[in-house]
Amino acid sequence: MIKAPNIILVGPMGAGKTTIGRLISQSMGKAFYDLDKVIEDNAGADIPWIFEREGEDGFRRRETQALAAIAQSDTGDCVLATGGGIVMREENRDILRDNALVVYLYASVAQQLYRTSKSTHRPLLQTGDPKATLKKLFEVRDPLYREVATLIIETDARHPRSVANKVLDAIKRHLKMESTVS
Ligand SMILES: Nc1ncnc2c1ncn2[C@@H]1O[C@H](COP(=O)(O)OP(=O)(O)OP(=O)(O)O)[C@@H](O)[C@H]1O
Ligand SMILES: O=C(O)C1=C[C@@H](O)[C@@H](O)[C@H](O)C1
Ligand SMILES: [Mg+2]
Repeated sequence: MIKAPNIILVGPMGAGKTTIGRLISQSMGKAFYDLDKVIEDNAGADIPWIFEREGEDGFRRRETQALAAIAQSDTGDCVLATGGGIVMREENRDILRDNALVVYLYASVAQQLYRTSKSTHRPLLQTGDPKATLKKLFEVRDPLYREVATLIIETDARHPRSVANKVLDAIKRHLKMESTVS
């Protein structure tokens, strides 16, 4: 097993945070959490229901609570996949930077659109023009993902297993480099 701090995956909808997070948690022998799922379990309701009843603000409050509870209480033995909007609050960006090795899974807008097209579980994409929405979100969020990221991994045109291996290699290299400078 690789020794490492908590690994937190960030990136846009469809980048593969849930898919890749699960794969790397298995390889690292760490527990896996999906923040969207944790929020749903805590609320006893799904994300579309939370957006409908409490608005995006209500969802964001729940998201910050869930992030803080996991990132600040867990002792380096989990992989956490976040939702695409986790970087919108400054408070969240501080928690991410201070408590984890953060991996930004990069995907182009075209890939985001393709990978999210089969699901209706993302309320922000239930619009007439999901491509324009993804583009607008990406313009705002890409610099914020970069701001919190320890590592940036490109996911376009790569099979999930190959992305997971790339993430694992990058984490190993990073931790090795850190141990030689400290
Ligand atoms: N590298 C990849 N190549 C091809 N398909 C992928 C890849 N990564 C993920 N997928 C597929 O894309 C879809 C979305 O992936 P996933 O749910 O893991 O994204 P996410 O980043 O967790 O999105 P969200 O922010 O909405 O939770 C899934 O159907 C998944 O199988
Ligand atoms: O990009 C976003 O803002 C979101 C992404 C999803 O993972 C969910 O967290 C929710 O649908 C909001
Ligand atoms: Mg996800």
